[in-house]
Amino acid sequence: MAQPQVPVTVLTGYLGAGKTTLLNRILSEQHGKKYAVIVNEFGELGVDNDLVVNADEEVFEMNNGCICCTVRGDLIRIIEGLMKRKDKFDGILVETTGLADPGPVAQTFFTDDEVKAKTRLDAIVTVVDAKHFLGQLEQGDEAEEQVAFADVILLNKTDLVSEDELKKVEGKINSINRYAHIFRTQKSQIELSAILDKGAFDLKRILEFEPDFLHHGHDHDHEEEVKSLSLTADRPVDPDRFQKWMGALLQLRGPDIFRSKGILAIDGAPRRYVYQGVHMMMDSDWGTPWKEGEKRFSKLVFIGRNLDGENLQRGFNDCLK
Ligand SMILES: Nc1nc2c(ncn2[C@@H]2O[C@H](COP(=O)(O)OP(=O)(O)OP(=O)(O)O)[C@@H](O)[C@H]2O)c(=O)[nH]1
Repeated sequence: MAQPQVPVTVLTGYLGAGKTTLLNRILSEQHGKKYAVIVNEFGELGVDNDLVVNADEEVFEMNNGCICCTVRGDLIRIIEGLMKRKDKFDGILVETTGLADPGPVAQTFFTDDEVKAKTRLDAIVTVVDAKHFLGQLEQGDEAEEQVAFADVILLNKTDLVSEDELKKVEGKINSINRYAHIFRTQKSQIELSAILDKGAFDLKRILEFEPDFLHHGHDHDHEEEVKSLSLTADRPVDPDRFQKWMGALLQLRGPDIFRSKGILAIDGAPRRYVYQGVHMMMDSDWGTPWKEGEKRFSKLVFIGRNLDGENLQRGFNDCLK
């Protein structure tokens, strides 16, 4: 008897929109299902892996590059590996980087024979940052592609904008994709039945706006100037100095620093300190505890334009004890 195909949900959305928040919500819910999670980050140093909740799920990390280019082979390899295992999964969740075009990711599920036989693309779920979306459309093609490919859209961060602004963003989304179901959300809060096991991915619709979907190679452009920069430190971070430095930095450079995030080791603190920034907005919280005897170190990642590595390194060093 043929094995049923495992449903794959692709979570996409621009940098900082709320994808990891959504992923953690899915993994924390008592659904009794077993998911394999594949995350992919832009930049050489992964932080998301540490931010995904400590669930039973295994997290496979694909780093170093954009999911739609260099690591597509990785995606195929991981999925094929998963399918060979004895323990079976109820579903696979793929969280793409905020700078990925979901097209080539979706393509993988139709063009690779083994992947095609064992899995089915269930839905592309796109998280939209209500506050930053209109600006993101100016920054490159990615935000628009992510909405164009969506089967379900979470219009997230509704707490940060007015009703009028929300309507404007919804209007823009509708003009890009009039088929996707839009849910307004805060902190990516949504009924899981609205996004999982939907059977929503519609190849016919995709072929309407991208007739070459099943054939074309890699023909999209990336914003050349957008780079990622990672800093690490062995010495503990002084949280007050860090907040002050980052606050001032983002005030000044926020338009160019699309995303900043870090896992920091604070002197004497039993838990990781998780720092998150999206343009000028900052947030921080305590994360998972350090293990007994674990080497504590901090990592900080910036994604944006015109990043001045030396200056950022100097600023970060000044925050160390
Ligand atoms: N105010 C507000 N903040 C939110 C909301 N949803 C998520 N955030 C915050 O936005 C920041 C980014 O959220 P993530 O879930 O890490 O975003 P992401 O899309 O995974 O980011 P990348 O992996 O960098 O692309 C975090 O500080 C979240 O707490 C929301 O509805 N309202």
